Amino acid sequence: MPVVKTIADKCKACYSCVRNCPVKAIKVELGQATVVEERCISCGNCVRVCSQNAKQIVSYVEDLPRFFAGGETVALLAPSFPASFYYLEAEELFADLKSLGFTQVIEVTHGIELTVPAYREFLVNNPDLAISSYCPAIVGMIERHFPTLIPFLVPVDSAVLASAKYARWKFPQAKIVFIGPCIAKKEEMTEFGQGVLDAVLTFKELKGMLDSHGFHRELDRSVPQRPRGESLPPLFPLSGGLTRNLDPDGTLYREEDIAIVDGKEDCLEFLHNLQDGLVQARFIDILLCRGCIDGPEMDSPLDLFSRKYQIFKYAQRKKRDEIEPNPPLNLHREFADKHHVLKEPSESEIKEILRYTNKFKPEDELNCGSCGYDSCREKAVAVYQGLAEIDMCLPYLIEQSHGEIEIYKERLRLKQTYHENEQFLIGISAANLELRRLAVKASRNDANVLIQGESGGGKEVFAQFVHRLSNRRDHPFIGINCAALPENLLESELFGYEEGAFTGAKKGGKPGKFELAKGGSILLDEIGDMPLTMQAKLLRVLQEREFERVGGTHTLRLDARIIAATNRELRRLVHEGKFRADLFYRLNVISITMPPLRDHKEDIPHLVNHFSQKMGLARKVPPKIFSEDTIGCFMQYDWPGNVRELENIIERLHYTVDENVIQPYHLPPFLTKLAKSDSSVELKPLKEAVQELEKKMIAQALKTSGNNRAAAAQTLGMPRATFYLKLKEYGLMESG
Ligand SMILES: Nc1ncnc2c1ncn2[C@@H]1O[C@H](COP(=O)(O)OP(=O)(O)OP(=O)(O)O)[C@@H](O)[C@H]1O
Repeated sequence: MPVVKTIADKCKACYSCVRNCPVKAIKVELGQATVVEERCISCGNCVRVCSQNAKQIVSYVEDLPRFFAGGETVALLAPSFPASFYYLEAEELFADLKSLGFTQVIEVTHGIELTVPAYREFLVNNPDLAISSYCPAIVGMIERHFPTLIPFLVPVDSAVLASAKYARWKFPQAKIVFIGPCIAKKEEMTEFGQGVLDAVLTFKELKGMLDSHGFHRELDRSVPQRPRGESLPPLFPLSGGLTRNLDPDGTLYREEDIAIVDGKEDCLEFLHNLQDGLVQARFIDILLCRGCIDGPEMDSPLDLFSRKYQIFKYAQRKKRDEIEPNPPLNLHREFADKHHVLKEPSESEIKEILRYTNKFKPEDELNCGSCGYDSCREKAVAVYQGLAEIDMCLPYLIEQSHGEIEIYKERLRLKQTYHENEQFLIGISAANLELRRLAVKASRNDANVLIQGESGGGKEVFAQFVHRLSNRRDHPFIGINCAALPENLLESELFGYEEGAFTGAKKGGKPGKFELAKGGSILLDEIGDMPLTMQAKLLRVLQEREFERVGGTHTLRLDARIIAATNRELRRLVHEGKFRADLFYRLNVISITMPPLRDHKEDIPHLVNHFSQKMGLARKVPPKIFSEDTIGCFMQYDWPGNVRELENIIERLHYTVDENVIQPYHLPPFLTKLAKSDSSVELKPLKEAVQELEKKMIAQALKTSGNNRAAAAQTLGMPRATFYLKLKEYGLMESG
């Protein structure tokens, strides 16, 4: 059973547990961070940092009334208790424990006295390297993450286990309960304490019990004034305390042979170095917290120094524990290799995962740590290993929602609400950013907009974007394709008609698009294909902002923003007499030119990701990942059908490819041909090929240097004299 559990739905995916877990034993799935038991060392850091209390530790509190009712119950009190119960005298705490129901209180200092001789004996016989094994989180860390160091762990029980064995020997029928600041002791109990320990309570849990019995509720727990000038004897629950107990006179080791290590970052770095043979020390006194007085469940408002002081103060007046001579205890223990190997991704797999969150170049890797991992690469590895979700990336999510943010900002300005299913301009190119800027500008007024650009380039997307940004957004956006309908039909579609207006006219008539778009926007698509007579009628409507239904006499007001779009060059059509100049000027108040995709290819990877995710959502399958080489093929192609063509390809690949990663060999030949033609070269005599290349490079150097021969020669790293000779040889004198 895991010591730490996640309470579903309390987790708000802030990733602070991921960030603070020293061994990356947190898995994020569907936005919930849970503990991975095989990797967890029960250090309790995730419990400590979770502001939502979504991490819960296993508790034995409910077992205690049963223990108390059943007979003898021994409390084993961790030596750090004076730093947590600083507001009580030790005897007061012991008395309260007895009032609660404990029949005996044994301090774990007993276990220290018991284990120190066994430790010393081991150290004398193993002088090369020994790692202290008192801290259960460190034992867990070495067993699970540094298995090569297992042979160096001192195979002697911890002070808690030793005192539990002692208590069991003295009170064979009793229930034995350890009380301390440590969560990992709960794990130690199940792994090493079977049969000797019955429960582990934390100081925090004990305080809860005491409070619920009304013992300490009224006590002042504010920080006490610290008296000064005491002499400070060494003690165990402090960092380095073990060493001072084991070797007070320096008879076992020289000072430089001992490494005292504490705190999760230092421990991790140290163990890595030790594993890599970079450390010279012979005895390692190591604790995952900064001393046990820093344990996750200390529940003490005192700073570390003040906690230390409380320990020293108690140590000065505490008498040595009276231990029965030679208790028959076996304090030996064995450690096991619990290393759970996770598969490592290859370099190209890491790159593919990075690309998914728009990290195409090293500069794109911000290493901001918002996902809980120190670097984007570490996070990519975690994604590969199933520990992290691919979109746990704040900069990526911000980028994704760029369009939405602009809308929100605009909405905030206009105090308007948000519409679902809005479509945005995807892309980060300068061209795309400019389009967004223009859309925001256009949305702030009602002027007519003319959007020109090649087919499939996003004219309608832009028109919708403007509409949704504008304060007409709560009214309809109506589009009509002016090229798709014959003239008379187009007229009745736009203006509507009255009953009996023409043969086949519907009973009761029909409203036209101008009416339907009331309060909203109307997109006149393919306006360049509108017949001239229809253009005249439209012009009247735009000028007078009024119209009548076909066959009607009643005048209606035009209350719609007009957006026109075309893939034809309207100015040329005006010259050719195919489009009315006056209508052109009426429409062309705000003029937008959508760039063809070949002119903003840097948006391709973003569009690919967007369409792949859109497809994944629509099909309820994971989105496909497009390999770097595949994106490379997309970048080489000129996309005559623009974004629509790209979207169609992505859609087709989603349906036709079973693999998760789309590779170039999945692509249709017209996309791979170009890539191939770049890498395969025409075979010809080498000398000739070299000369060709030389000539090309010289011509280019001249061009980029503005025909400055000296600069061009320098760029190519060629002596000037040789450069002149080459100019002559290749007939480039006149251009130089
Ligand atoms: N910047 C973009 N972001 C997201 N999707 C886009 C973008 N540009 C185009 N698309 C998508 O490409 C397809 C074609 O876009 P759209 O219909 O707006 O092009 P168009 O220029 O109006 O084409 P046509 O001239 O043929 O009417 C649509 O499916 C649209 O969703």
